[in-house]
Order: sequence, then structure tokens, then C-alpha cells
Amino acid sequence: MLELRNLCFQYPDQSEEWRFHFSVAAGHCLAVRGASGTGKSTLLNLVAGFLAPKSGEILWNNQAIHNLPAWERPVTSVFQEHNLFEHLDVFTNIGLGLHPGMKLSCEQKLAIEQGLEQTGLGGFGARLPGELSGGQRQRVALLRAILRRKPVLLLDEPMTGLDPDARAIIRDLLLQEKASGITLILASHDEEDRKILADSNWNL
Ligand SMILES: Nc1ncnc2c1ncn2[C@@H]1O[C@H](COP(=O)(O)OP(=O)(O)OP(=O)(O)O)[C@@H](O)[C@H]1O
Repeated sequence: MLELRNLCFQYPDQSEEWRFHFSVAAGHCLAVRGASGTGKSTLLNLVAGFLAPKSGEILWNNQAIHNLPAWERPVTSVFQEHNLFEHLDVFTNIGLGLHPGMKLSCEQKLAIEQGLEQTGLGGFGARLPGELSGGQRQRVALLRAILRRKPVLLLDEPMTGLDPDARAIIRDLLLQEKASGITLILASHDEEDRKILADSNWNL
């Protein structure tokens, strides 16, 4: 279970203060709702470890994780800026998420190939990100996050720019992740996505 206990955050020199207090069970999805600028990305950045809280705790299975650096947390994220390496092909972009030196097992290589097929990107492994559409880049970023197999997946508007077919593929993928026990936090403006994926909501 992921738990935020009285987590308090404020940007330096800003008056607004956020307070988060909720829990999400393993295999469940919490949707974060709120208008633009209300703090959805801020919340995800706190859980990911890219921002430090003023006070409060983040726990994973009752162990405090808020003092751990981002790379040691049981968390992976897909943010709006896809953060793909532009000079590396799709396969390498995904592979580097699994092993920073690209020392991949046969199973991992197979999982990347299968993931590409499953997300409609079969045969795209050798392309550079600049040779993909926005929606295709989004799928690569999602696949990279999913294949890292971290217990918590943070998603900031993961469906933005996807056509209905790609959207359905990604929704199915995320439902599969939930069914396999992955915990999701989803920031999304889209009510249908939230309806299909979320088990609970946090309103900002
Ligand atoms: N680094 C920062 N320093 C100061 N203020 C910031 C910083 N980043 C974001 N903010 C402010 O914090 C508030 C929340 O921003 P955040 O990006 O979390 O909103 P959001 O709900 O994700 O918005 P959107 O839906 O538009 O992505 C906004 O008012 C924003 O201007």
C-alpha cells in the first residue's frame, strides 16, 4: 500500500501550501482531479522524489520512502514531457530504463519486442524519437516505465495526444498492470479515462 500521511509542500517564495493525506492499495488506481495549475504534477513529483516535502511522510508497505532519492523509490513515472533520448533509437530508449548499461537479459529483450508489438509499435525499435508522432512517443515512454516493473506507476496525462485506438491500447495496458498488482496514480483531465481506470479519486 502507498500512503501519504499529512504530506505538506510549498514552493520557495510561494504562499500556496499543499497537504496530501491518502492511501492507495496495491493493484488500485487513484485518480488526481483538478483544474490546470491546482497541483497534480506537484503531487506526482513529490511521490517520485523530484520535490522534497516540508513535513509529513510517504510510506510504501509501511516503510518510509520520502527520504530516499528518486532512483531508490519503488516508483516510476511517465510525465508530460516524454523525456526520451533523441539521439537513441526506440529499443535503446526503453532498454536503458531496464538497465543503465543496456546489459539486457533475453527475457528483457523479448519483453521490449512484445511490448512494442502490443502497443502498435512493432517494427519501430530502430527508429529515433524524432521519427515518431507525439502519440507514438507517448507509447514508448509508457512502455519504458511499465517494463521497469516498479510497484508504483505515476502517470501525468498519459493519454494526451493519443487517437482513440492508441488510447484503448494504453488503457488495456494499464488495466493489465493494475491486475498484476501495480499501483497507479493518474493525473488526468479525461473523465472517461478516470472512470475506466480509477478505483478512487483525490480532488485538488
Ligand atoms: N518550480 C515551481 N516553482 C514555483 N511554482 C511552481 C513550480 N512548479 C509549479 N508551480 C506552481 O504550482 C502550481 C501547481 O502546478 P502543477 O504543475 O502541479 O499543476 P497541475 O495541476 O499539474 O497543472 P496542469 O494540469 O496544467 O499540468 C501552479 O500554480 C504552478 O504555477
